[in-house]
Amino acid sequence: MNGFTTLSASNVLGYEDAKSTAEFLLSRTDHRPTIGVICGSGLGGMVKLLTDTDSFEFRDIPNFATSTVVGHAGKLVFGSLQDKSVVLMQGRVHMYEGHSARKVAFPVRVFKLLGVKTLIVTNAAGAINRTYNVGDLMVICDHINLVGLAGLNPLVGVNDSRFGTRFPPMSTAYDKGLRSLGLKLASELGMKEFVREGVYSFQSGPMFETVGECRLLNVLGADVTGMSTVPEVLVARHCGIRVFGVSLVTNRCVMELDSDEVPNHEEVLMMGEKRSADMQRLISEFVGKIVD
Ligand SMILES: O=P(O)(O)O[C@H]1O[C@H](CO)[C@@H](O)[C@H]1O
Ligand SMILES: Nc1nc2[nH]cnc2c(=O)[nH]1
Repeated sequence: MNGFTTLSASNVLGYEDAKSTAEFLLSRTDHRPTIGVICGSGLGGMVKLLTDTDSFEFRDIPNFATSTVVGHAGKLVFGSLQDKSVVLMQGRVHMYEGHSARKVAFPVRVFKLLGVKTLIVTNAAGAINRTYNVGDLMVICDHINLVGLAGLNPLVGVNDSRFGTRFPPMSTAYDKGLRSLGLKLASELGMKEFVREGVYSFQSGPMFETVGECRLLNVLGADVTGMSTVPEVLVARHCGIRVFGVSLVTNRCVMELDSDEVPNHEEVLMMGEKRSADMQRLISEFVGKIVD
């Protein structure tokens, strides 16, 4: 099944599949995580924060897709962080790799059945907002789901009420309390100058945007743009998991024709490396302060 499967064929990877994957994992680790973390491009170094780890390759986990993108190790790691039990995806899969939205977001349904109550999503993104700088971190307060508005989203298909309601609201997708906590911590950690709050726009990729597309996203109110995160957030909210999201601005989107700036994945990974220490500090402190 690819990312552009028709609506009628999209009922695979349901509750029973998520349950059997969760049982597979729970029988192989003693961790019982209440916090899930998904690491974006170049941000998988966060795994170093965990102690007492149990690690699984995506390819060895039933029903998981394998990551094919450089900068996404493709490992699911259970461990302890700030005395809390955490499950972390070191890398993710994307729709542009040929997967349905449902397949991309499937790990979040597994998280739910593992007992996860809070999901932290991170990503690398390009800046649409002209006041943003490369290296900024952006706490996500909202998203624009260009892919999903047209019907390509993981909630399409028969609704399973064991996960959630048929018509979940998304106006509160990014938890207000968690956003406040993240911004407060950023201030306390001396990161105020480069931490923003803004809107993430999602399109399928794998192309970086044209000049016209970037201008359009600007008019629509997007602050940054990327090719991930939103399918995972939709599934998390549908099944009642709270979400905190952070984008790392790895490049400025090109808004002038014939500009010399050309976005590329190498630059994205390099910036991930450069800001990894700050991202790790913020997420680590954040995990320490989460109350279930
Ligand atoms: O969103 P993450 O996985 O962080 O990765 C972002 O970086 C890649 C492009 O360089 C794309 O996959 C885009 O979505
Ligand atoms: N779509 C998109 N994804 C990104 N990921 C990192 N940078 C970018 C970007 O400029 N555009």
